Amino acid sequence: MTTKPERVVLIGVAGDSGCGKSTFLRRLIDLFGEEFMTVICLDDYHSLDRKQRKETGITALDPRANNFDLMYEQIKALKEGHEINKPIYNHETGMIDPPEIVKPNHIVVVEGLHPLYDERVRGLLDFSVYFDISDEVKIAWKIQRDMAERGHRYEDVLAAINSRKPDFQKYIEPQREFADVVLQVLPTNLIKDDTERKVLRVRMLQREGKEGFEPAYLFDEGSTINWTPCGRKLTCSYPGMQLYYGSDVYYGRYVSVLEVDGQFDNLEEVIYIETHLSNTSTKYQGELTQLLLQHREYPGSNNGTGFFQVLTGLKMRATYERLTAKEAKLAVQV
Ligand SMILES: Nc1ncnc2c1ncn2[C@@H]1O[C@H](COP(=O)(O)OP(=O)(O)OP(=O)(O)O)[C@@H](O)[C@H]1O
Ligand SMILES: O=C(CO)[C@H](O)[C@H](O)COP(=O)(O)O
Repeated sequence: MTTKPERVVLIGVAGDSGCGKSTFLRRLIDLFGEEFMTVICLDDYHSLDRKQRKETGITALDPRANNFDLMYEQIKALKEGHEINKPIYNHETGMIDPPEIVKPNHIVVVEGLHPLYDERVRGLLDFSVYFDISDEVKIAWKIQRDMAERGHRYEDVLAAINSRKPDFQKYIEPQREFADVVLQVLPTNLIKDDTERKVLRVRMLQREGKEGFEPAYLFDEGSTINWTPCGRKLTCSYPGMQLYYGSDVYYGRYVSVLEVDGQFDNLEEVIYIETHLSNTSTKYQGELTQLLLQHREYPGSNNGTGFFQVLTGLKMRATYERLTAKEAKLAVQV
């Protein structure tokens, strides 16, 4: 960490394992810089180690396997500018290692299975995102990663996903109600009965009415737009690309919805889409495209997952700048 922060801004990143959280965190580093940002993985608050979970039949997704009191106390302390002695969950051994000291930083990101589960922790967050990956896509990603990179068998990957499902639905998924942004990743509507899951339909649900958060919109705020951008300015091969903007009610609250279905053939041309969006929280026109281009190798850079991850990051940066400016103003007034 560089200098002691006047105001720690706390960001929550929620979702199941293998849903793209690490990729998103790498994109956040582009916006905040490594020095300015500290990531706390909430797996470190598992209170039952792997052996204990196996013996009791309690999964890591179950709140009984996690110490929410300690999570709350330590995240609150960090937000108040104090260092903490954070436990470490060791994924290699499945055991809980001796704790480590974590100092407060300008941005503290709490990521993992439960950042929005406990209402006390939730209340501390300044901005949050939930990664909502549909079963079809989750299975395709997990199978691709675990088979290619970890040598697992197809049946084992599927069995692992299915065994987590009841607790996922009980304890993880309900948190999406509380997120400021929900990124939904769904099968495409552009290919009938698609089973490949290469082309994706991605929706960014942005909470309305949160102080300081101005949802991005396409063309005209408050309207409903279906846009096919393919043509002279955007190259689209089969099956093309479709954008949507409109409003919806999500868990009883208004949200602005942006949707991208399809994939970009030429990443440089994303600027064409960017120029038709407003409230992107960019510092100059083309910044969103530039950020995407910076890591074209990241998974999802050529479709709505990468595009909306960058846009969500920009919203987090805007939150940081707003909160720290307010703090600086207060300091001057005192
Ligand atoms: N947008 C995407 N498009 C295609 N595949 C993706 C995308 N995002 C993630 N994946 C796949 O899922 C894998 C996991 O992604 P990532 O490591 O970002 O997720 P995670 O939520 O941090 O997972 P974990 O908690 O298990 O570490 C990637 O290696 C990749 O195979
Ligand atoms: O859902 C998870 C979050 O990453 C893990 O499954 C959980 O943390 C348990 O880890 P492990 O399987 O290494 O014991």
